[in-house]
Amino acid sequence: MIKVIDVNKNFDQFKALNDLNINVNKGSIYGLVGTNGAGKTTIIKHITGIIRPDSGQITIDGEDVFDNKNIKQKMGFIPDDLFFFSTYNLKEMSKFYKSLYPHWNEERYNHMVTQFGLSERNKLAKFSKGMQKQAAFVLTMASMPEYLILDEPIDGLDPIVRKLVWKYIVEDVAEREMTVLVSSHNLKELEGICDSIGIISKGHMVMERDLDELKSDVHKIQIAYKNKPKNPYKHLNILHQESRGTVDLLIVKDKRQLVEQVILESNPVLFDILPLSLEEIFIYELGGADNEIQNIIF
Ligand SMILES: Nc1ncnc2c1ncn2[C@@H]1O[C@H](COP(=O)(O)OP(=O)(O)OP(=O)(O)O)[C@@H](O)[C@H]1O
Repeated sequence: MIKVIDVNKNFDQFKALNDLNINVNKGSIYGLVGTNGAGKTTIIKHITGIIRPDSGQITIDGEDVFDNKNIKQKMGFIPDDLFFFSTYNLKEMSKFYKSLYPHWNEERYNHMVTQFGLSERNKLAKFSKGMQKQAAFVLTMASMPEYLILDEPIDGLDPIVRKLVWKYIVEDVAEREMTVLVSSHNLKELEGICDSIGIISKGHMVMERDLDELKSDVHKIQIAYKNKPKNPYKHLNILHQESRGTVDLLIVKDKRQLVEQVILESNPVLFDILPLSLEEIFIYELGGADNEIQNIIF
């Protein structure tokens, strides 16, 4: 489990992280979402043990992460700005990774190099940005990390490669309980992949949620009556309500069973539960969210 507890970080007078808390469960995929400058890279550099917080604590499996060799051996990290030795090709880089990671899997490495169609002979510095990302992914996944930390991993990757990358990640989470933290500007990109989402703004956690729980608790419904009763929705927790002609559209935060029971008892002539996107859930849950949050979500 990754735990970030009340972490603060200042760069001179600028507060980059502000009492930040993050909880990533073992064997889960956690999406960290925020606009440019929200603090995603800064907290990732803390979690990967590269920088030390001014105050607060960051632990993985209960151990403090800063400069911790034991944790580094269990961790795969793909930063936004990749680094390879300038004269190395993929083969030489793989030997370097092999020397660092005790669970290096040569068979997987060879399979992935072929599958991604990467040259082992050309210098990595001459690869395109997307190919460098692919190379970093192959090297990281062949290291068989217990913890995988990805900073904007799919920027610059084409849709087919993206799909392949997510497939490897999801399989490793299911098969060997790998734990993943992935940052992105784009909530949509993470929908359908993450188990939990944390939204950060100005270095602070605005909202951290388990997605299954969130999706089972928030519903979009449309209702119409022939004779509308007085206050038919008074027993529901309504996040948003609007009327389109005679049809009421509601966003309700309650268990589905309760919603169905309350609405059916009021004898509507129309009652539908509609699909709700992750963006809609977040925006309605956040209620009076400011512009920065709206930018993250839409
Ligand atoms: N070493 C540094 N010195 C001074 N300021 C820094 C440093 N590192 C980060 N910052 C500032 O901290 C804030 C958070 O930066 P960070 O890179 O963590 O944001 P981010 O959420 O990753 O943004 P992006 O999505 O654009 O990559 C920014 O205002 C940035 O300018």
